[in-house]
Amino acid sequence: MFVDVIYSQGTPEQIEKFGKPAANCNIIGTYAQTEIGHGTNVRGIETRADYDRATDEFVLHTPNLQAYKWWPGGLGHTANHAMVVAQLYIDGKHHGIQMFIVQLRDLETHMPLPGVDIGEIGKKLGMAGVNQGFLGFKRVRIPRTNMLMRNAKVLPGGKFVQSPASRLNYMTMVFTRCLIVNLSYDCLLQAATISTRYSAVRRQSPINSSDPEPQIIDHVTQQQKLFPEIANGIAYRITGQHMWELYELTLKEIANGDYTRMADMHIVACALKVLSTTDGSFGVERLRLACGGHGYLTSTNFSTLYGNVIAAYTYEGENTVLLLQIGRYLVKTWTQLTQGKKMSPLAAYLAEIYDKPEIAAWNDSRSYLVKLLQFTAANKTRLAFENLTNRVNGGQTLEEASNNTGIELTQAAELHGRQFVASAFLEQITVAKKNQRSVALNSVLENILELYLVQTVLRHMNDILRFTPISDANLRSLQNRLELSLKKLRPDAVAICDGFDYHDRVLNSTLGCYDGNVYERLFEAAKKSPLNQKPVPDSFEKYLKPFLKSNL
Ligand SMILES: Cc1cc2nc3c(=O)[nH]c(=O)nc-3n(C[C@H](O)[C@H](O)[C@H](O)COP(=O)(O)OP(=O)(O)OC[C@H]3O[C@@H](n4cnc5c(N)ncnc54)[C@H](O)[C@@H]3O)c2cc1C
Repeated sequence: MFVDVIYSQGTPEQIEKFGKPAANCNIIGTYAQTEIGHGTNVRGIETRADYDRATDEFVLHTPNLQAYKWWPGGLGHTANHAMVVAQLYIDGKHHGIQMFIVQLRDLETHMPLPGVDIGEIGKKLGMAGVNQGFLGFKRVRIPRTNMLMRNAKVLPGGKFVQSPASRLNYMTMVFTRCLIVNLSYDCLLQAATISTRYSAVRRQSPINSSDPEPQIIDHVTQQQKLFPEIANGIAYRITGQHMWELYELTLKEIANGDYTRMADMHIVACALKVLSTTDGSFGVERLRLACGGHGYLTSTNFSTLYGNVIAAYTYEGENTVLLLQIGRYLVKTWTQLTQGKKMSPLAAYLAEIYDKPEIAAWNDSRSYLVKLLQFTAANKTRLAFENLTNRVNGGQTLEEASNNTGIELTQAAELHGRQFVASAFLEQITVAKKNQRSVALNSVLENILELYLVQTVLRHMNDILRFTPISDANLRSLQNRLELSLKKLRPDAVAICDGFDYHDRVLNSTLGCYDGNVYERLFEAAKKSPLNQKPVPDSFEKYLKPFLKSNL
């Protein structure tokens, strides 16, 4: 974030002075926006940057405890610079939120500079290696030229120049959210590799009582825990690649002065960030549970993976807050439909359903499953639009009505994301990149696509049933398709995970190594425990023996 923000919002001089040394790791920066008191509501942050005309400097100050920066990664011990987000004041007049490059530590001794109060925020659920920090300023002075000034500017003497195109700032956020999608599917696919490999090694409970114990991967319910997560991970990986292509296209168009795709790109990045981190988090947990008791050991590495992916649920836009943004975009889009306006490509399905509000009769194609999701997303959007409009007509402000319609807005938003992933995944597997792959690989991927679509539709069946005339026969056919796709995936499952090509060093898991020697590794890891280094632990003489003899 530190490097990206300088490159995207800094002047050429700032890129030279701070961006290049940061990219080269000669200085280490962190992005310090969140405070103890405010995260989502960035406008509420309280750190101040007051311009001092006499010295042509900004004075950074933390007015109270809740204005302390809290959470920036690497801030506790590692970073020597920060991109500090603060409220700008010139002559007591407020000029919104701006970003300031602040040196925090001496480059030789690493001591905090005068007026900089810095430390680490304490142990977290995961991300043990990232020293998240706190940061307070006591009237710390920085040159005026340390404010990022590609857009808004403060001139010598204190004249404030408004940003001509603040919407450009969006693209840094979009970029970071796209990166998070990569992180999420990576965690999910690593967990899937560990759990699938273990399930091929572990034997438990004969299926016919006279038979030997099968690999647990042969229990259908075990397949139902593993394979949908493999499918989810691959869906996010492939849809994520498509999202990056859209991102490159958007940047090219912006460079030519065309901003039309930017809003859509923003919504796609938000939706994929939310869905991939949500599914990633719950997927890693399901995969951990699929390893039974051994999955509870930290030596399996599930806790690290979970800690990494669940963190991204909250940072870079908390997921509910992002869903609400998408929901409001959908309602605005629906309003435009009622006014006969043209839709952007990513909202074209809403226009189709608005114009023709009946769904075609059931058929067994995969594209019909995508249509079911689109039809449900569109109708959820319609309901949110109607209820929000009724509330406004009943006298509520738009903001109150939005808050009161929040549940429906987030549900519509989630389904909008689901239909995007489903239709992009279908397109990428069956059309766009099909000729670049072997027939054998396409056949494996088509089965993964089938599993992904069937399970997504089944998981949203409660919503789908509300708007579509699905019969019991249709539901039975879906159940058959689910079971068939699991069965087809079974012989390929381990090879698919091997194909993700995670080195044993990366997986770092007693259960997930390529050689499958899980029991040996579990034992080896247990023997390394500090509690196993002496035959009689010190605690025996100190606590246990006195307790045993205490005659309570
Ligand atoms: C691991 C990790 C790393 C981080 N790294 C950084 C970093 O490097 N730099 C940095 O500046 N920050 C960082 N953060 C902070 C992160 O960006 C914030 O935690 C995040 O923006 C959420 O803000 P919050 O914690 O204040 O939660 P809050 O905003 O207080 O949210 C709490 C609850 O209130 C709800 N809520 C809040 N506002 C609304 C609303 N408008 N409508 C409906 N519901 C709402 C949320 O959905 C949530 O359920 C990090 C956080 C974590 C966990």
